[in-house]
Amino acid sequence: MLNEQNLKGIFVPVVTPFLANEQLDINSYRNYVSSLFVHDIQGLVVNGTTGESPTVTWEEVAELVSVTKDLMAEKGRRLPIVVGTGTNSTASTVQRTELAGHLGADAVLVVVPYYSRPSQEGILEHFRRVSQVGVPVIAYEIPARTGVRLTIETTRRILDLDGVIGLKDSSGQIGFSSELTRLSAKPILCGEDLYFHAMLSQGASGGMLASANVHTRSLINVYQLFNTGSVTAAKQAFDLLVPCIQSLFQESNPAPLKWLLARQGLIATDTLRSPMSPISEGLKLTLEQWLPSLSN
Ligand SMILES: O=C(O)C1=N[C@H](C(=O)O)C[C@H](O)C1
Repeated sequence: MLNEQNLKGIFVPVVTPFLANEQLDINSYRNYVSSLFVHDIQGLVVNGTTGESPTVTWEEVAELVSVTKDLMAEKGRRLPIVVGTGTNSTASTVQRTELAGHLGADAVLVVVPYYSRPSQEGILEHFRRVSQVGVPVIAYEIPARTGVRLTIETTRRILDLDGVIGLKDSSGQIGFSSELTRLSAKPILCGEDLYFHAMLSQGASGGMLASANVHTRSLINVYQLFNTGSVTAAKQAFDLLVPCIQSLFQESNPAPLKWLLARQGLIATDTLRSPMSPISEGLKLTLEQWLPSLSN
């Protein structure tokens, strides 16, 4: 199980590979996830934003978690598995969290309820109920996707809940992380790739980064340099990655990432489930130039 102490380092939110007909591609998933096992990562996130959670059914999530666990057993590599269970309904999030617990999830990633634009009290109540399930909860703030923004006070109260072990902060507001690391002892993970070094400097304990799929070794290196006090070297190492990370988010994640993974042969196709669509020809040309520098 994950807890407040071991929620640190680099977590990889994995993509959900699809065949050209948009069916789940388990062969690709096995091949690609196994390739991550060689790295000193802290865990995998199944059914995160990068895993296209809006279009993956719960039955498919269960299959992906079960395949991940089988692979780990086969390869003798045990990594914590975080499962995305957040929806915009409290009842269904609670139910998915219970099911994730039965599947053996080490924690769940619960996004701030999107679309309905609930009040801060409503959001707090959502997390209060999910936190009572008994599976460690990582709250996930990503206002650009949810349409609602957590206040510092609400976030502090969410972090105060027993059962909530930390926050993944994709707010893109450095001041937000900085204030939270001052107000709460619970870990804050960076979920805004371009601010990884900046957020470490503000007290973040690691990152859950889509770019860690292709810059795995390099981002672990940045984290380790920072952690051992080589802050400037960490910044220099991170700065080298910035142009590629910018390209990865030039069009909606995970479309550029899937294209790169397919181009590397790690997944069979770059297919996304509609309404997500393939990247532009122009971005393909840009991404092509980063291929030699990838460290996965
Ligand atoms: O899948 C995730 O978790 C992440 N989602 C963010 C997004 O797509 O906006 C980015 C972050 O790197 C990880």
